[in-house]
Formats: sequence, structure tokens, C-alpha cells
Amino acid sequence: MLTKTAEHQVNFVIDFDSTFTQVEGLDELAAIALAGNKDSEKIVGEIKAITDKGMLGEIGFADSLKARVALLPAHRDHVNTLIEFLMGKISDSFARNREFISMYRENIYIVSSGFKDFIVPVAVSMGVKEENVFANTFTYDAEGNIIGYDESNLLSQDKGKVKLLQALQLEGDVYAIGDGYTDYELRESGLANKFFAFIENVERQKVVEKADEVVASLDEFLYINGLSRSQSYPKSKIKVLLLENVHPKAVAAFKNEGFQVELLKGALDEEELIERIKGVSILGLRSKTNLTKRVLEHPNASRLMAVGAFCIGTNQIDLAECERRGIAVFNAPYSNTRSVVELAIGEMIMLTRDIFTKSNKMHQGVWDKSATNSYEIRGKKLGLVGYGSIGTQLSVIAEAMGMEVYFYDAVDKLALGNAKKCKTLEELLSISDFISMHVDGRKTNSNIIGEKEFAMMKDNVIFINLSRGHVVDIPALVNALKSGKVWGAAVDVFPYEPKTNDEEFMNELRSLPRVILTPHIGGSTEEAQANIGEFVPSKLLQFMNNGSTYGSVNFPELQLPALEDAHRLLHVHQNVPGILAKINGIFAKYNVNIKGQYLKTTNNIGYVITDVAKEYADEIVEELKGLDNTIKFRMLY
Ligand SMILES: NC(=O)c1ccc[n+]([C@@H]2O[C@H](COP(=O)([O-])OP(=O)(O)OC[C@H]3O[C@@H](n4cnc5c(N)ncnc54)[C@H](O)[C@@H]3O)[C@@H](O)[C@H]2O)c1
Ligand SMILES: O=C(O)CC[C@@H](O)C(=O)O
Repeated sequence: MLTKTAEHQVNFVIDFDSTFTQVEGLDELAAIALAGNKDSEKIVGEIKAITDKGMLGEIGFADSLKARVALLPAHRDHVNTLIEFLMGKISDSFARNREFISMYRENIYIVSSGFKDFIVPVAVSMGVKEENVFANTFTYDAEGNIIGYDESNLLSQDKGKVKLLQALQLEGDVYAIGDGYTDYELRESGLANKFFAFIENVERQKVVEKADEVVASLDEFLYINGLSRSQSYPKSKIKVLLLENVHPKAVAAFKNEGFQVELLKGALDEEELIERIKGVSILGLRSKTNLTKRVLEHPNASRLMAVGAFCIGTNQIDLAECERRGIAVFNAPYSNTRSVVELAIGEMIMLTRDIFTKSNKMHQGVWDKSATNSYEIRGKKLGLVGYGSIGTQLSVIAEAMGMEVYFYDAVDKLALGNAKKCKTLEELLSISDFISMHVDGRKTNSNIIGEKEFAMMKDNVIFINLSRGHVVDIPALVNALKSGKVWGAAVDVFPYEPKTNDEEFMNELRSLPRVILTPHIGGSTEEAQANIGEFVPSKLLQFMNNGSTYGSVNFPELQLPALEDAHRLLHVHQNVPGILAKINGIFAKYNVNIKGQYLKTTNNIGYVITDVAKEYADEIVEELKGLDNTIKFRMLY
């Protein structure tokens, strides 16, 4: 989209303060001029309050301007400092759309009730024509102090923007873009055909209510109007829903990218998720929200493109259904491994020294100094069920602490250090003093430890489950604890876990002695959560911005190069023969210059990425979308 697409002439009347730039120029000038003045805060506050009242239409503009300039002890030098400051405060979406400004420069007007003295240099630096900047001008005394302004300028008067536009008599349509009430007045007066409330920097309810459209960025404005822009799809229209109180770093990462972000503290059940997923492109969750087929097939989920599991486990997500729908899922595989391992070690020691019993007694005033039932972990046999990331790390650390490590894994795995492989689960259960569960959460792992398995264990075994709740039959564990088969247990995960911290934890294990219960916090350390909060968004942003799927748990994995001077077309399809040929047939038919092409498939889907030269027929997009077996198509530039 590099050419002008508006068939008739459109004039863009753009506000300056808090629209073209992120700040209010006059407020900033006051802050600069009053720096070091003991009354600075008070006077700047007064000026800002008057600005806001004017923006909301609560006082006439002429009065507001007079009052503000009277409070302003500024000099020409301060104006120069302000210009430098404003150069760094150009609104992000304006800064990245210089191309639009240069393409439409004849029809772009900055109309502002601020001052040309600082607006002209900033606007001109971005390609705006100087003669298309309309604003007030300061008057100075011989020493360069600001002593007032040109009161004959229409823009210093009430309804100044309306008067100015009447005088300009622009030919063609007029679209007004701004954050203030005076911008809306152009529409109210009939001089502008449309008013776009610009909320990238500030959102004023009274102004938003009056708008024909509310735009969170210039990209959104350009997208709505089918105009050339820097982003294929405005980031401000991309909604991110983050659940289960993921780390603030994740929220910041998506916000910095310009996405709309909603963060919820708790998990959502199926119905709630169906409700909240409407319009959402990126969903972030942890272990307690189930992303089921029912949610995914609901029309509300039609915009979903990517899911981030802000944890290791992904059993709560229907990965196959996501794949079928072209939704890429990412997780954070090793981010909390160490945290779980440390907890397991700590719990083994606490249980084998019976520390909780002793500590509880001490709190009741009982001094029970004795070595009875208190043992070292050194020399004891640790049996690991599941020898993956956590199992292996625990193996190494436990061995370093003098334990004899045994493991059983469904897959044949090589031992680390001196750990010994067991051929069967039965063998492992029958020789271990400590049994620690570290299998993944696949459905078939339900109740893999039940009455039968507890019966195989040594008497007085210590049992730990930090993996997934459904892996252990809880009534069987309760019986084993009551019968003395299991001497102590530590359980972090449960078949049903409360959705939020406000819900009561209900479980038969409550109140049993020598049972450490923790609220699924094996991976909840500040370090792990911060790592996850950075890692998962980085994967999701790579996918959204570049198409890369490296590290995805359900998608063909591709690490793509940065996009250079090309448009990237991303096509996800069912993995049936001949699709690549058909895609390339379309490129050949329209004589498209291909700059790079990448393909990867899984058994079920194919992912073809084609970088093409920027000039191509619009028809290819529709044809690619319309190809049989297409699941998803999108473009990046
Ligand atoms: N409590 C927490 O906060 C917390 C934190 C992180 C991970 N976890 C959970 O811990 C578990 C282990 O995590 P990981 O990163 O080591 O996973 P992983 O996938 O690296 O390892 C799991 C291992 O279990 C094996 N396995 C699967 N089913 C088995 C079975 N029936 N019998 C024997 N072996 C079996 C697999 O082959 C694999 O080697 C997962 O369930 C994960 O969700 C919990
Ligand atoms: O933080 C969570 O909700 C889950 C932690 C853990 O079970 C994981 O799978 O990483």
C-alpha cells in the first residue's frame, strides 16, 4: 500500500499538542521556564488545570489562553529548549509514519491553538509544509521575554479553529484529528466531514463521546481510511488478554509494543473465557485456565492468533485444536525448573526432620528436643518418576547432597551422574525412600499413582508431588498416609485448584499431620516469574511481528530473518499435497518478485512464508486467502 488510495481530495487537519506530540507544549514551556522556582509546582499545576478545562470545553479558549500566558514567565531561550524537548516527544505513531506525511504533505494542516514559535520547527522536521502550520505567535520584549501574543490571530479567540477553517476554505473533504474539544468543534460546525478522537497520549471521555471514530494511533487512522501506513495492521487494534496475574514485565512488553492489554488476576472458567476472549488476538494464561475446544471453536475466539502459557505445562491447552486453527502456542520450558527443584529438596529435608511438627509445637510453647524420627537425606534413595527437565536437575542436585538417585521415565533416557535407571515403575517404587513425581500433565498420566502403587512402596516412604494434580489419586494418598505407608508428603498440585486466591481450598489432605500443602507455587519465585514474564512475550511478539515460531509447542518451527524492504505473506494451511505449488502459481500469475520463501510442516498443517517486493497486485491477497485448505493468512510489513 504505497500509493495514494483516496480518489477525491481529503484534507487532514491535525492538532499539535497531545496529538502530533505526546505533550502539551505550553505546559512544558511553563515547566522549563519555572525550573528552580520555588512556586514552580503550583504555577505549572494551575496552568495544566486551565489547559484541561479548555480542552474539555469548560472555559472559553480566549480566557484560557490569556490566563495561561499571564502565568508564564518565559523567555525566547526557554522556547528553544522546548523545541529540543518536543523533537523527542513526537507521538510514536506520527514518528513512524513520515511516509504518510510526505505523501500527503499538500493536504496536511497542523491547526493548533498553541504557538508557531515551537510548533513550526517540530512539524517541519517531520515533513509538514511550514505554510500549512496554523497557530498563535508570542510577542516578546527587547530582552526576549514573552509578554503576550498576537491577539488578532483567529486561533487566539473562542472557536478559533472553526474561524480559521472557515477562512481557509479547503477544497474536498476534511478529516479532523485531535484529542480536544476544539477539534471536535470543527465537525460540529460542519467544516470537517469527520472527527477522529486521537487517544494515543490522552483520552478525554467528553471528546471520545463526540467522535466519529476513536483512534489509538495514527496507524489506526490510516488503516480505517485505507491509507499508506508503516504497519500492515495497527498494533493499537491488537487485543491482548492476560490471565492469572502474570508478571508486570509481560504487561509492559505488550503495552510498549502499542497493543491493548487487559490483565486479570485470576483464572477464567470456560463460560467466562468464551465471554472475555472476544476480539482477543493474544491470550496469556498459566496452569489454571483451560483453553478447550469449546472455547476455540466459539465465534468469539475467531481473532485468536497466539497463546502464551506463562509456565512450563501446556496440558491445560487443547494444542491439537489450536494447531488445526492455525493458532501458535508458546510456553517457557525451563523458566521455573530450578525453583521446583529447590522446593523439592527443601521439602524432603523438612519432612525427614519432621520440622513442621516440631515448629508447630514450639509455637505452642512445647520444647521437644529429640532425634526421634529425624533423619538426614544423605545416603537415602530418591526415586524420580519422570526424568525430564525437573527430574534431571533434581537428580544432579540430590546426588550432590549425597542421595542415591533412581529414576523411571516412560521414554528411555540416559542417566546423569551416578543416577540409576529403573526398567519399571514398580522397581522404582519398591526401592525408594523418597518418591518425587515429575511427569508431564498428559491425560494418560491420570492417577498413575493410586492404591496399587502406594502398596508397592516401602513403609514410611516420603512422597512428593510437584507435577500435576491428576497424576495422584488423592483418596489413595490419604489412605496411605493414615495407614502409615507414607510417613510424610508434600503436595503442590491438586486435581481441582481454586481459580483465585479468594476461593477456599477444599481437599481431603487438609489437616493431616506431616503433609506440606502449598498452593501450586513450585514455580512461583520472583526470579522464575520475571523470567517467564520476559520470555513468553518475546516469543509471542516475534511471532506477531516477524512470523517466527521458534519454540512453539504446536506449530511448525521457523526462525525467520528480519523483514527488509519487502512485504511478508504468511499462509497457514492443512498439510495436503500441492499447496506450495498453488501458492507459487498465484505469485507467477501476477508476476510477483519473490525475495525469500520458507516452508515447514507438521503432520497436520503447513506454514509458508513468502517475502515479496513491495509492489504487487492487491488481488494476490484475496487469491491466497481463498486457496482451498487455507487456515489462516496474514501480512506483515
Ligand atoms: N508445581 C509447579 O509449580 C510446577 C512448575 C513447573 C513444572 N511443573 C510440572 O512438572 C512436571 C515436569 O516438568 P518438566 O519441565 O520436567 O517436564 P518434562 O516434559 O521436561 O519432563 C517430563 C518427563 O516425564 C516423562 N513421563 C511422562 N509420562 C510419564 C510416565 N507416565 N511415567 C514416567 N515418565 C513419564 C516424560 O517422558 C518426560 O521425560 C510437569 O507436569 C510440569 O507441568 C510444575
Ligand atoms: O504458574 C503456574 O500456574 C504453573 C506453574 C507450573 O505448574 C508450570 O507448569 O510451569
